[in-house]
Amino acid sequence: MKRAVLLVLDSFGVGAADDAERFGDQGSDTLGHIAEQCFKNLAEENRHGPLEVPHLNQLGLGRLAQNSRAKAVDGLAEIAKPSGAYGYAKEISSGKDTPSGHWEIAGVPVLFDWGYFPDKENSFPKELLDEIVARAELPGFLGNCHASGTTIIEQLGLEHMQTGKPIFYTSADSVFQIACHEQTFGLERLYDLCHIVRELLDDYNIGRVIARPFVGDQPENFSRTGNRHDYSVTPPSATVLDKLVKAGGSVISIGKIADIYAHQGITRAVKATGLEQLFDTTLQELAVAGEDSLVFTNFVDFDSSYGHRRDVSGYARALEYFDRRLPELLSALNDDDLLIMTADHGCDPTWQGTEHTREHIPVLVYGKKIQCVDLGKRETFADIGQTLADYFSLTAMEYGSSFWPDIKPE
Ligand SMILES: O=P(O)(O)O[C@H]1O[C@H](CO)[C@@H](O)[C@H]1O
Ligand SMILES: [Mn+2]
Ligand SMILES: [Mn+2]
Repeated sequence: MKRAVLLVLDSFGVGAADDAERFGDQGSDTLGHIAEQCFKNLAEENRHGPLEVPHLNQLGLGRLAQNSRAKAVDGLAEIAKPSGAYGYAKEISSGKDTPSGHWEIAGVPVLFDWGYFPDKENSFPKELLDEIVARAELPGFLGNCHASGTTIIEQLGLEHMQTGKPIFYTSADSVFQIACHEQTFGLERLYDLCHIVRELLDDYNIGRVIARPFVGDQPENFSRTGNRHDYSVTPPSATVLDKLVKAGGSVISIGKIADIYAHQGITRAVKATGLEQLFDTTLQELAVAGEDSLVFTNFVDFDSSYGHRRDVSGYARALEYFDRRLPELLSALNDDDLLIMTADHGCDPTWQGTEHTREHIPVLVYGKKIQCVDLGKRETFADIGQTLADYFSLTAMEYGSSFWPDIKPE
């Protein structure tokens, strides 16, 4: 029986990519810088000392990161014989955003340029805003700028509650984000508004509209909820998910995955919020997953709660939590199951600004019978999709080269 588990630790980069300079990200290194801060006792909020990720390290995390960044990672013990196959991959998609990263992982890189709203202030075109206000019958809007999502609700949340005007903001990504209060504005109304904006944005080639609901009654206690929703355009061609489903297999999405692929190639979408629930749900779904199924989870918190928030201790705690739970997953795998852990881009919490960073991603593979080889540098994230296509005996993807021949049991 063939089953695979694909876990995306959202934003868990392992060192600047060759083309990082194009993004202003030369020298960025999500894992490396977190480990460095921990090692220097500079990431001490609710945790202490060197980064503790022994299980990931045993599979080959330290090895692959050392290969990616040409330097050992502080505090990670040297492992003579890793228990997994390990490599790192570079991105060929034009952007460093979540859909590009995920689609490329699934074999479909984004080789065209997304539309963006580059202006930091007055970011959205007036005709677009007028159309949204008219179509959604709004009293107006707030924001209309580049912003960090937590900062902007602190600044404009009260005014939003008083006036009923939604908060519109964007970032260096191809996104139109809408923050509204779950009670005073209403969650369903926010989703309806996002649908309207999604339709209007297709002409602008914008990747995602994102609903950012929040709760609380004053800036000090405003907090975003798990009811976030991403409205993505569909991938430009069939991903390995589509192929697997078409061939009679199943793809079980956990967390944000279904939204990221615009619900294409998904058999069932299971909602889960927070690292603990995402992990629990992954285990539950694995326990009942049948033949030819892919259990596919996105752990968004690394990115949204810690990377973008530039919270090094928080990111380290999240990695340590994930690592503590990893043995449960390893022991839940059947003899022939394949586990792949990876990321979709970087988001170095020590980096300037609040945006993603152009980095290599880890490719960490485990299976009870696989060969624990060094997979080296992979020329595209699509090697993962191609490997899954190969593993499930699907027709080959257009991009990527399969590493299944290198790791398959002898
Ligand atoms: O600051 P927040 O709202 O978390 O926004 C971040 O989340 C968006 C989607 O991943 C990114 O474009 C980035 O701007
Ligand atoms: Mn992401
Ligand atoms: Mn992000």
